[in-house]
Amino acid sequence: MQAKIPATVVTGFLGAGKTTLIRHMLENANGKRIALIINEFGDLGVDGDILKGCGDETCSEDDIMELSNGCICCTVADDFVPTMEKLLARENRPDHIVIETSGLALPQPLIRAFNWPDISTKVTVDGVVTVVDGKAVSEGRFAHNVAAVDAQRKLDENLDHETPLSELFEDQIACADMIVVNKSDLLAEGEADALVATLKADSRDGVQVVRTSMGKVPVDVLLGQGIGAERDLDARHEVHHHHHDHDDDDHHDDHHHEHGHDEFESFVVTRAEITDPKAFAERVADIIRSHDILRLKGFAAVAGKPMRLTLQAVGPRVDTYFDRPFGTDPRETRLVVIGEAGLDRAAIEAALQA
Ligand SMILES: Nc1nc2c(ncn2[C@@H]2O[C@H](COP(=O)(O)OP(=O)(O)OP(=O)(O)O)[C@@H](O)[C@H]2O)c(=O)[nH]1
Repeated sequence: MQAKIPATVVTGFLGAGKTTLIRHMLENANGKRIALIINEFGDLGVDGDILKGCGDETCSEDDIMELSNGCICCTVADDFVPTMEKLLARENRPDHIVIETSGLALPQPLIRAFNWPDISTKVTVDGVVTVVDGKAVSEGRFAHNVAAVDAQRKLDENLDHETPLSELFEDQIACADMIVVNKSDLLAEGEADALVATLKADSRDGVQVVRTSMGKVPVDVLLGQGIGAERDLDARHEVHHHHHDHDDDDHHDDHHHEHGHDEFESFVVTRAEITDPKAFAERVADIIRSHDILRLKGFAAVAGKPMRLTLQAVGPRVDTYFDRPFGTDPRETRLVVIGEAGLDRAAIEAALQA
């Protein structure tokens, strides 16, 4: 059986910057074949046209499909499932599927749709990315143009027109595996920090909150979260508050970013053999938490083992497995660390090498 194709759901209100983020992703896909499904919601096909104009070979027009009806929970069988089936029947299967949806309907029904019999064996929800308009949210408006969002909502009779945007926003946050605070260029540094802290406190444990402008989140950060959200729906029903301990809070105050947090960096840390894979993975998880590392991947040499131990971490979830013998490669531990600009490289190196 072929491996399941990962699908990332991108949600967020009109104008938050979803299209900008997706376009940046397509233009920097590093050869990954990404198929797009766009839930237009009476949006006159604008997003589709913008993305089709991308012209890059990684985003050919054929890879873009549109869902014509707004409310996915009402149209799973006659719109969503056939669209997915068409995509999956292709000879040239995509490496990844990205679904852009307006933040007006609950994201949960869309994710539930991935449990549909013929879909669940072929596709899995890699993660839910919620794009927020940092400026609008920090001003309590939630969308740049509230009237436009309301007008969009009125176009779809399946949507309830009464729920305040603040509640729809809470649902988007409760469902997110990653929250992208976009338009950070319009926020003062203190405002951005405060918003990120609030969103972290309001989201589930382990949810990554990144800030950017013009959706410039690297593909390696955005895709490949490996969550399997369709099997984890119960966790997404309501907001569970959790409290950061003081160390965490101090840590946030310690951030000094010159670039308004809209840049990312990565570096490689090497070290000698490790002795205990389990203890090492736990330490890596601690380091990830205390330094807000977004991704960490690579392999380790384990004393007495001929095979390489592969490590892959998305946030504090660390996966390890032995993949292949070192062969003629040097027996060293080599880890790529990815995070927002301003990582404390020296401290991370020292901690990983300890
Ligand atoms: N200042 C600023 N403007 C941004 C940023 N990201 C996007 N924009 C602008 O915000 C507007 C909306 O961006 P889109 O990417 O179309 O937003 P969307 O969420 O896809 O909205 P719809 O596709 O219309 O639902 C566009 O004019 C973008 O150029 C940002 O980081 N900073």
